[in-house]
Amino acid sequence: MEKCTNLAEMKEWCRAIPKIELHAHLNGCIRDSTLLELAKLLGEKGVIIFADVEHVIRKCGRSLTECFQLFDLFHILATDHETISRITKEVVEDFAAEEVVYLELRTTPKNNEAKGMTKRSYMKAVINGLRSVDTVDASFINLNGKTESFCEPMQKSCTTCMEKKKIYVRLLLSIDRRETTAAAMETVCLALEMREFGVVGIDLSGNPVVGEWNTFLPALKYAKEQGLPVTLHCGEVSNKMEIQAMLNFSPDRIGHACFLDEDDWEKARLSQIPVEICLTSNLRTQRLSSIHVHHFANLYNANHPLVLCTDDTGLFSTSLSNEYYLAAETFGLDKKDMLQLGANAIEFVFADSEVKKAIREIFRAFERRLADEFPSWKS
Ligand SMILES: CNc1ncnc2c1ncn2[C@@H]1O[C@H](COP(=O)(O)O)[C@@H](O)[C@H]1O
Ligand SMILES: [Zn+2]
Repeated sequence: MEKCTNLAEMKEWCRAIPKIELHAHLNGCIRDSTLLELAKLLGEKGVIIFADVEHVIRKCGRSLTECFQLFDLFHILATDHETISRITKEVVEDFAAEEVVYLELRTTPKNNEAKGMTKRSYMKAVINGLRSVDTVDASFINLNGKTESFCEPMQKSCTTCMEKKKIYVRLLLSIDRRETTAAAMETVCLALEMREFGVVGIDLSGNPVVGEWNTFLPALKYAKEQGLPVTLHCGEVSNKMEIQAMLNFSPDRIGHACFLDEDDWEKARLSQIPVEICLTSNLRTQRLSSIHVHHFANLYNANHPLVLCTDDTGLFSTSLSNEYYLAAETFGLDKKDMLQLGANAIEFVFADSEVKKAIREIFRAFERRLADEFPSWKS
């Protein structure tokens, strides 16, 4: 692979090309400024001590354990429905701002009696957040197999809409590894019920050293039986038995896959299971000796299906453009490679074929523009 000589140009390229985000956790993507504002408010109410929290939010380079401590704090800061709607809106707008044209946003529906919150009302707040997006044109509802947006792209007559960035948003409901079998089943049933609101799949996430695979298996099997795609955080830590059980389950995608042995990779290769790669997240939490030893290179060279993702833009102070740039710079990929890498991900999205077709067209239109402006691009 040839190294790109002009890094600044590559950085700009990674920002400008259309991108697909398939692994982003809502509460991990909250803006720091929003977290600090929420913390200040709770500090004034005496619920938390702001100075302590400020230090935690501003800290860089966290271990995996510290990340999960921080998630507990995020969940204290973002507990009411209004805040959930607000952060959903902001996260969608942030992704759209950096040319993400399709976002599969995942979140864990939560019960919180004190706030009068149920998993269903939590998800309603997320949907309200999507509805309130106004600085970009977000298309998220899936009605009778047809994609609807509030300002359909999409509509050539609407000039305001034509000027706004377009982003397709679909949702994955996450099962937290701390949950019981019944709670996991409740999430799957809710996901099935909410398919018409753009819920397209199930994710298993949470602290990888907590919980047992067998606890979640009944709910995950049920999702599969009902035709709801499943992605699993797999091998984020070393756990041979669980990794094998997860691969035997044949999920539709896996996230991270940092601790797979050769025989596990053989299985993943045979089933061509797409891998969601989160470089910065792995670098920060796995204490890799260097990014150069990341399994991205082996997978990429073997042509294994993969997609670059952020995991938690807020927690890790990253963006999808940044992840693309990191991959390009570290592994010596060129502009065409990066555009192709992004376009490959269309095949791994959980949305229906209509949406895939629309995203394919966005990539084609981008390439057409390039070919017009730079005739040498095609060669
Ligand atoms: C760092 N790597 C990771 N590994 C595993 N799970 C992770 C994660 N990053 C995030 N989450 C999961 O996503 C939740 C936050 O978003 P939501 O409240 O669902 O929107 C975390 O509590 C955790 O369960
Ligand atoms: Zn994750």
